[in-house]
Amino acid sequence: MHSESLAPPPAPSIQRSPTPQAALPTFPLPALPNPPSKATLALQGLDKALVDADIISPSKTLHIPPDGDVDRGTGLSEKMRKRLVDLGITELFAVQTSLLPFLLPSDPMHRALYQPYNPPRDVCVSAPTGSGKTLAYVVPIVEILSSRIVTRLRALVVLPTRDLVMQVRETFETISKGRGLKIGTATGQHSFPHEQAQLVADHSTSLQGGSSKVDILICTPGRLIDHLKETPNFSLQHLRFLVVDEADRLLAQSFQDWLMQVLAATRPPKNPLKHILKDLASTTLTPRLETTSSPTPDALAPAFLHLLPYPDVPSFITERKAASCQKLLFSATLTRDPGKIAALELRIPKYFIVQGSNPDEQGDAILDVVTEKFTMPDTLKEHMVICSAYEKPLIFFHLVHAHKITNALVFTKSAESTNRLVRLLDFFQNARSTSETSNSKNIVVQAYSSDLPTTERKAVLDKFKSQEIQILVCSDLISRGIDISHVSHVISYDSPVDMRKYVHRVGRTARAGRDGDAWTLVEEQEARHFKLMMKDAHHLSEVKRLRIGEKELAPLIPHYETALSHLKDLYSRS
Ligand SMILES: Nc1ncnc2c1ncn2[C@@H]1O[C@H](COP(=O)(O)OP(=O)(O)OP(=O)(O)O)[C@@H](O)[C@H]1O
Repeated sequence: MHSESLAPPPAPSIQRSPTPQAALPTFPLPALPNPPSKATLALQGLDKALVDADIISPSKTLHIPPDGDVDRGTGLSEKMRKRLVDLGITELFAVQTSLLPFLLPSDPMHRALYQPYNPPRDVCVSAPTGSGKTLAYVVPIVEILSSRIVTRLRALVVLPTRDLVMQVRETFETISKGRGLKIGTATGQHSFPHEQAQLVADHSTSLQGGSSKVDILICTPGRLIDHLKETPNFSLQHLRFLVVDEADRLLAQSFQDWLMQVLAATRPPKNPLKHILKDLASTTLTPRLETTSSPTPDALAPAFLHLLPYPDVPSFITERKAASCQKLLFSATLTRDPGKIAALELRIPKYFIVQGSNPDEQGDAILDVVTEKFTMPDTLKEHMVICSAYEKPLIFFHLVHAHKITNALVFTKSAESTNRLVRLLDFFQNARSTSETSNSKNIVVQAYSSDLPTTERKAVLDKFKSQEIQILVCSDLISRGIDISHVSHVISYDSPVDMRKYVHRVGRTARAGRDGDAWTLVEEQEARHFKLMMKDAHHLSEVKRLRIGEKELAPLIPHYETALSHLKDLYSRS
């Protein structure tokens, strides 16, 4: 045997790596990072004032201890507590529980009329309709101003309409009874000289500190500016409070200009010499330096003292003095966009927001704040009825009669639409009552529109308040602020064009904890817009759809057809 053949076969050559094989290190699988919480996202880039907002649960209340009992945090004087209890107000509503202690701190220094070295913080309040925002400013103003010795214009309340001015005046008069405060209004309802005589005591002498017959002035912006420009000695330098109620309405573009002028009048002028020379040159006023050799010592507000024609008196206090005016903004739909209220030049603003979210979920609450999710009264029930344009009046008559509605506000899109609906309802009721089969009573319906003269408008509103008129049909003229406690239903005959209008309209019912129903009639072609508007406001699920069958409407059709033909005749004649 060949020796070579006995040799073992060569081992197959194995390609070995130079180093022994080691286990590969394992890395964690890629994973998405945890998303930031809703709260963290909501807080990003948010204005600090909103982050620090006081979010108040709508159900929070605080008992007002009667006269003689220990006060547990309302900050109210015994006199005020007695007055409120006499008026049947025994507990503070949510917005009042937070705002009153803030505006009425126990430290008397912070209640002072003038705080030139440490002026008070400004305040923005957003709370649902009918939640008691008016008393939340009326009560502290009355409390603080009651300490005054001389009458000066110390509180200015600006509102968008005359009707609201009258309403707020009544509230001030009721609350301040017996406290010696003088209250005035300026709305243009009376002649300008008459108003001037009501507001300013001394017209002939030029007074640097102004002269006022009132402590509190409630007004509309237009007339306020007229007085600022043309009423001698009308001064805002002593203002302790500037209230802008329905603030988002008053900050709308068309109103902006009034604000600049009012703010300028509350601030001391930067260049006193220019100011004095301007006054001396003024032809409307007698030059003050000739007639008053030295102004009355308390005539000027502390922040304006540098206007005195005295040489600088050396003083240890070199700190700058500021006006003591505290701005208070209120609305059920207050904008949460600080850019929009920047024009007000707020001083370290404090926000108070009455918000319906779960108080444990702070993130959600802040989100609701940022996304302007407005809170509705708990006691409000909301419905929409989607219908054709032909059916709309018919459905309206059905709702009114089937539900025997006797205290309703009905909103239309214009004065013209208001008048037409009232006529049609009148014709419909006449047609129905002349028919032998019907025995239901007619309802008293009245139009309330800008076409009516002011005195007549007031009379109509008074009759509605006393329930002589049962259904008041109006445009958005009275959709804001008006407080009529017995309104059980709000019907939007023409659906509102934006969410803010919707909130204010439906808020005329379900006020101060009472029940209320809101029905919105939506024409088929508007349904998409209306639903989208509700969805964007996270409110669609709250507005239930109400369906009314043909069977229910059928008996009304003959009277409706008669009413339509009468209306056609009327319009063709005119
Ligand atoms: N603490 C209270 N106790 C009982 N009633 C109150 C209290 N506070 C306010 N009210 C009443 O509640 C009603 C609604 O108040 P108010 O008109 O101030 O609402 P609002 O918040 O200003 O609403 P809107 O945003 O519609 O103007 C008023 O009739 C008022 O007298």
